[in-house]
This record gives sequence, C-alpha cells and structure tokens, in this order.
Amino acid sequence: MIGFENVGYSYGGAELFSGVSLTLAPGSFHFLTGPSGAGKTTFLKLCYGELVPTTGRLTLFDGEVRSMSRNDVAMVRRRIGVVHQDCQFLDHLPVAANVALPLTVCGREADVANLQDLLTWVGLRPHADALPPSLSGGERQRAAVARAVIMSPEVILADEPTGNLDAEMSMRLLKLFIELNRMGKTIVLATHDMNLIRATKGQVPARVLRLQNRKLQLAGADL
Ligand SMILES: Nc1ncnc2c1ncn2[C@@H]1O[C@H](COP(=O)(O)OP(=O)(O)OP(=O)(O)O)[C@@H](O)[C@H]1O
Repeated sequence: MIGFENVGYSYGGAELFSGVSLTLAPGSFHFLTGPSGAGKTTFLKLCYGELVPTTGRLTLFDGEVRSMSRNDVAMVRRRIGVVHQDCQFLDHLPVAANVALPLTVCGREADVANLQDLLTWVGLRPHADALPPSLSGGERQRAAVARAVIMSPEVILADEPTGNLDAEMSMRLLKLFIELNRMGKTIVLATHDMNLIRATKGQVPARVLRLQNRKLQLAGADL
C-alpha cells in the first residue's frame, strides 16, 4: 500500500533520515514515535505525497511518487485522510460544512444522512451548526478526524492528534482510530504519548515505529 525502499529525506542540509525501508500493509496500525524534530511530520508528508524522497524509492498505491504527475498525486491523496497537527478550519463555515469540505472541493455534495452519522460517530452532532472557534480542543480534533474520513480513505495519517488533549479526551480520540482500524483502515498515528500506545495493547495489533538518530526502527514487539 505504502512502500519505502531505502528512503532518505533532506530539506537541503544534512539528511533528516536515510535508509528507511518499510511497508505499510493494508489494515495495519502503526504508531510513529521519536524525539521532537526527528522527522515524524516529514515522514507523514512523504506518506501522502506532499514531499518526494531525496533518495530511495517510495511507492504509494503501486505508483512510484517520483514518476507521478500532479494529477496522479491528487488521485492518491483522495485515498489518504490526514489529521494535521494544527487542524485548521474555515472559521466562517459551520462544523458540518467544514467536515464536508473535502467532498465540496471535489464538486461533490455530502449525503446528509452520512454526514449526520459521521458527526454522531465523533460526538459532534450537537455542534453541527456551530462555528469552529466555539469548539474545544478535543472537539476540534474530532472534527478533524471526521473531515479526514469523509472521503472513505483507505489510509489515515494523524500527526500528534492528542497533543493538547487531556487523558480522557486522548482515549476518546484513540477509540476512533481503533474503530477505523477495525473497519480495515490503515492507520499511522504520530505521538509522543506512551500512555496512548499502552492503551492500545490488546485492542488492535499495532506496531511502534521509532524515528531516532536519522533511522526508522520498528520498536519492540507487536502490541
Ligand atoms: N520546510 C522545511 N524546511 C526546512 N526544514 C524543515 C522544514 N520542515 C521541517 N524542517 C525541519 O526538519 C526537522 C524535522 O521536522 P519534523 O516537523 O518532521 O519533526 P517532528 O519529529 O514531527 O517534530 P515534532 O515532534 O516537534 O512535531 C526539524 O528540524 C525541522 O525544523
């Protein structure tokens, strides 16, 4: 599904990481950990075609990114939902319209019942008509998850989705990712939060990737 073969990345100076070889299989769940600045966000950007490797081969859904046209990359991105670290919204549009935005920009209309189900699933149905600035941190993150999954992507990438949340809200958010994985979605979740990783134990067969000292390693056994 997503394949790294000896991949390295540099923003122009020294390589941030190199020699990364890894396959993200369909339906797998990976946590991505590592110190601040190790390159977790950069790794995720490679996974959704925002960046192209400096060295090595990166395959997204059987296409090698370096040989993809802009249109190919755009098509691949429709199959990948991203929950960004800072989850930005259009503040003048209600929550429901923000969640439906990925469909709207493709010229499609959200099915009202589906949208309502999705908002109920993330616990935001009562906030459907609210404007994003009125949401709490946890509500914003859940809206970002809903927006990331509205196109039914096969892969969901999340960058520190629980970064500013308390323990209870973090667990609530984790539950959403576990449910998505049980539905067959491939998940990569970047986090510093070891409690989150421990809480997954026994629920889904997740693995932990650690980015450190310019290398990506599979840490420990399966959870
Ligand atoms: N566009 C860019 N141009 C140059 N350097 C960059 C760029 N984006 C990130 N970097 C640098 O690359 C390094 C890795 O950044 P990245 O955001 O991938 O790390 P991270 O592991 O996600 O960090 P954090 O845990 O703090 O979010 C950092 O030193 C950062 O300053």
